[in-house]
Amino acid sequence: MKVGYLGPKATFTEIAVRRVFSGFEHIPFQTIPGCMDAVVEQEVDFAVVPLENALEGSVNITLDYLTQEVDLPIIGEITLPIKQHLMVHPSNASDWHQVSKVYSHSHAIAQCHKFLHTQLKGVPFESVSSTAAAAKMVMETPEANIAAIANELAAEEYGLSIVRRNIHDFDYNHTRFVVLAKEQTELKGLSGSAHHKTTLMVTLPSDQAGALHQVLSAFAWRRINLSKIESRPMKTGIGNYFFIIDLEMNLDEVLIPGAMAELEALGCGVKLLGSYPSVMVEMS
Ligand SMILES: O=C(O)C(=O)C[C@]1(C(=O)O)C=C[C@@H](O)C=C1
Repeated sequence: MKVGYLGPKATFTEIAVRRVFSGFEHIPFQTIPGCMDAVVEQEVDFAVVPLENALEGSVNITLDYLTQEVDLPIIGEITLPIKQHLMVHPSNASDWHQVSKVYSHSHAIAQCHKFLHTQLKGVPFESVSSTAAAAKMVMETPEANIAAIANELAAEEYGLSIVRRNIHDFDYNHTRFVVLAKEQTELKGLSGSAHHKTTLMVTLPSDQAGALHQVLSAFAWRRINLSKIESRPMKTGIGNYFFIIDLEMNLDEVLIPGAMAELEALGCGVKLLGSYPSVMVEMS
């Protein structure tokens, strides 16, 4: 079985994959949409993509592609602690204060803003497709004194020297990754999990006063706990939004179907994006 992830080797996404998919073939893709398309085209059986970071919020490309471009159920969730380090080519290790540019994934740069602002003030930064892509670039360009923000595995994989550890601005830095498949499948690596979630996509009827309030009441009076509600533009006009709602429970036969039917009766569009086990894993 094959699992696709945002590559190259040694991204945080690959670490999440390693924790859950032992015995699978791990295949790197350059982009998040590329990973999802590979599941649609049955090039891989599963894809693991980042969805939300505790400091930076949602990974919009994942949410948008998942809700608007592909029809793949979420079959699992993996939460990983994120530790960001500053790394340079070993030949530049003693001059790291003079780096001319810092490269990383946009989320990683955002997680380290305070560090960059205070320790490398004025040094430009540039986002690339992943933290590991930045590390690889630094390894391939020894003549330039540039740095990457990436994880420990990337430093090992690409032979870089870590010059500052744990440069993320807040200690509690975790990212949620989702596992996608062509159809609902039970994953062995997650089957022991006691924690389950269900994710819905809800569109509101247009111009109806109190519609969001009514949507929330359908969950509230059933005592269904929500862990996240997020609005994203429908890309059809200013002010047109849909909602992604995470419920802290497994899809049952009564409560969630009842809430979904109530929302439909209110004129909402409702789509089940997945009902899945959720696990928290460690960095190593
Ligand atoms: O670039 C990586 O290493 C990734 O796996 C992507 C990603 C993200 O999209 O947020 C994952 C975890 C970290 O929050 C930083 C980057």
